[in-house]
Amino acid sequence: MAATRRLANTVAVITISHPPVNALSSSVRHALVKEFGEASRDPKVEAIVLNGSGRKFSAGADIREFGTSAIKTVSLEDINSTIEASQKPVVAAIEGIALGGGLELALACHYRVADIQAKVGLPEVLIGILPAAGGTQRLPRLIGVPAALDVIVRGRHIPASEALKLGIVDEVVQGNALDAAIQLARKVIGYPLNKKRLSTVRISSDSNLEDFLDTAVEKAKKQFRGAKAPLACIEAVRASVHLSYHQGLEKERQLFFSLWATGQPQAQQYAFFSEREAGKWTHSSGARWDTEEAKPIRTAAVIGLGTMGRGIVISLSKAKIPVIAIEQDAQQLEVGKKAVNSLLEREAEKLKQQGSVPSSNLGSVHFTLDFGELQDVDLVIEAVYENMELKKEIFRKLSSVCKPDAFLCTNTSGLNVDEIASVTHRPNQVIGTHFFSPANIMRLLEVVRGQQTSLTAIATAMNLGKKLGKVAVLVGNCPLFVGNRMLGPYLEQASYLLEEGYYPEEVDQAMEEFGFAMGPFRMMDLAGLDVGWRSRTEKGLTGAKVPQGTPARQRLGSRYSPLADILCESGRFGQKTGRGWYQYEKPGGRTGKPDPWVKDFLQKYRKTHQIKQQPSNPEQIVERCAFALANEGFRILEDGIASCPEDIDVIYNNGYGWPKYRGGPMYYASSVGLPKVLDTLEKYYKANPDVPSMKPAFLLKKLAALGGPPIKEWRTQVGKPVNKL
Ligand SMILES: CCCCCCCCCCCCCC(=O)CC(=O)SCCNC(=O)CCNC(=O)[C@H](O)C(C)(C)COP(=O)(O)OP(=O)(O)OC[C@H]1O[C@@H](n2cnc3c(N)ncnc32)[C@H](O)[C@@H]1OP(=O)(O)O
Ligand SMILES: NC(=O)C1=CN([C@@H]2O[C@H](COP(=O)(O)OP(=O)(O)OC[C@H]3O[C@@H](n4cnc5c(N)ncnc54)[C@H](O)[C@@H]3O)[C@@H](O)[C@H]2O)C=CC1
Repeated sequence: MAATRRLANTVAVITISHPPVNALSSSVRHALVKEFGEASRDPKVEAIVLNGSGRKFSAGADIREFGTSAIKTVSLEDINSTIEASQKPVVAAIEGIALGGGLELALACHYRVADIQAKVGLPEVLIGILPAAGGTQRLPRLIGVPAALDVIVRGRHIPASEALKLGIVDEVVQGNALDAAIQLARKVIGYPLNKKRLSTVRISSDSNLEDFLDTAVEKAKKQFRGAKAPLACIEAVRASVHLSYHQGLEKERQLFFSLWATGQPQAQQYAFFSEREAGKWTHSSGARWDTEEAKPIRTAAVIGLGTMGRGIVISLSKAKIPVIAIEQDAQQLEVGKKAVNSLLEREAEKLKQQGSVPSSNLGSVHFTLDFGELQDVDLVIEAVYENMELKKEIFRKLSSVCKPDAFLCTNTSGLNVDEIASVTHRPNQVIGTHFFSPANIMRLLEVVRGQQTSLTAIATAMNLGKKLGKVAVLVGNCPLFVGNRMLGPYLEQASYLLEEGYYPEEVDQAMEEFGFAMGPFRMMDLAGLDVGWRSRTEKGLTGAKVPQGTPARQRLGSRYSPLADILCESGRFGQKTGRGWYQYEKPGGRTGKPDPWVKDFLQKYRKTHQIKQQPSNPEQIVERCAFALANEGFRILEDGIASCPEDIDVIYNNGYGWPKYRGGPMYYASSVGLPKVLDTLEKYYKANPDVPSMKPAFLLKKLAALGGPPIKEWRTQVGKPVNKL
């Protein structure tokens, strides 16, 4: 049954029942029409309460129905109009969530009661669409245009206490929202309903409101770089100011269809479901997320309180896990402690503003230099410098001091997890947990399975990721894992583009217009150029270990760009030194300007090496960089390092600033068409046989030969995730 009805004296309670989130599928909508119609006609019923089963009101439209004929049967807005027009008062009892179409349904009711834990919102923008069941017309009529615009354009989930302040709900209760809604329904029987019908409210417009909307458009263009849904949301809200409710609805509908035609909703909805799929990991042994049990993590420790360790401590503390934080000496401990405490104060302040008590919502943090204190922790995350010998020293110590069943995790960004595990007495308990910077903010967690990592360790790390509010993706162990490995060919192309005549700001602009949060050169400046330089020096690609007579632009027979090395040799490490690919206002400055030094340096370099210049063409920049990423993605699939293309896309969407409205690099390749990607790479590689990273991957060729099947069918060609390296 998609909806049920019972009678509580003279109040009919209609309950949406479609687990797990009460999505408003076609069958739910049909059932709502039936139950609501019967309740309206029943003379014993004087008021109606609408709620959801399983203590969840509704997560909105059934996203899986978009693009199918099911969405066209019984429109949600028709149901909303019928509810609003009811002569009997209708009260929404909101428990858990009322999101998207769920909130739109609640807005059509005459009253809304929420429990204190509930969250409401119109998150459609996050899946590439706009609230299209009257939400963009009713919400501004209820809470005003500025507040409604913020809710709709940001798509955030609003806690009940804030929803009450905004006026989205009429009442928030500590206890049972359904009982409170039934009580309210009884109380308001016979009250006039006209003012409660939001579609009848008029919004008065003035020039300030117009300016406000114009400014919102400009801001959204900058903030959401190329995403169409936020702009459509603003246009729909603008319609609520100028048009009648019914004309506004029509505008909302038109905007929905024009968004659909851009392809962005499909990409964002793919990204939404891919994130959910990532949690459903599988192992080559046949074990899966639902066959293996995770161990509970009651206490944890973090070793190293630098950039990453600090954020990891905060993440654990926010998940209410008590943490022991360790540093190498008293001075570093003091610096780390100060940084952690200041971040914790910020978190406590946020919690206070939401009406929560910080001490019961944040795990305690204990700072120490003594590894001996780790004997009882359930899990340790190491975040010391990226140095194999140091990491081995730490893991030897951990192996001897921690209890035998404690999990030992490394936050290495690309070192061999098996080598680290090899120095312990429990390689099965060792696993990579690769957080992204800043670790308390970034949603991505790469969980790296070593050869000997146990299934329990995998289940536990994946579960911990979820508990920390991250999207955890299980990957195999290879140099740099998935995300960073793909960066190699991408940054290589970016560098070659500079050699061939472009400037950092031109490459960055092209990639940012494509939708990246940050172009490659801005990203390198932010991360620090010295990190890659140190690694290239260790590998003998630059510095004293390079054999005499090696051509400047060649290593091991392949093309090599020494540009970044030369910058580092000049002390240009990026933001931290105030100079890198850009110049900054001061060391540590954030605002980069094109640097005449870089321009001059590049011109001299091109002349010295007599490099043929390319005609300017931003499309070529995007193609070369994006296809280089995707090609490496195909290799990663071939190697069994990622289980499926969706996982790679989740990594890029959540860790590397890839525009979600393009789905991810693999989805992008699929939407461009694999034959075209293959053709472009083939031409490039033929002209540049000294750039092996652009040699088309075998899997790409295989899929292109099949005509480029839809991405969900690639898995059958990829096979089991067995690490073949
Ligand atoms: C050609 C075009 C068609 C023509 C159309 C004609 C006219 C257009 C009219 C359109 C009317 C549109 C009405 C509307 O306003 C649109 C919407 O309401 S869109 C939906 C908005 N809602 C959301 O975006 C919420 C998305 N969900 C979430 O944020 C989270 O899932 C949630 C907070 C609800 C729960 O989180 P959590 O507890 O962490 O669980 P999971 O995320 O793992 O989810 C559990 C399970 O549920 C699935 N699911 C969640 N939400 C939906 C949903 N809205 N529809 C379908 N399925 C949903 C999720 O995928 C998980 O299932 P798996 O099987 O594990 O994937
Ligand atoms: N910075 C970044 O963006 C990312 C870094 N990583 C990885 O995370 C790890 C840490 O990197 P960062 O935090 O950037 O380094 P960092 O240099 O900022 O911090 C490292 C910390 O480890 C401490 N430390 C060193 N030896 C120690 C010891 N014996 N005992 C206890 N503490 C010790 C140092 O005092 C320092 O505070 C590295 O493996 C790095 O590759 C992973 C993802 C992103």
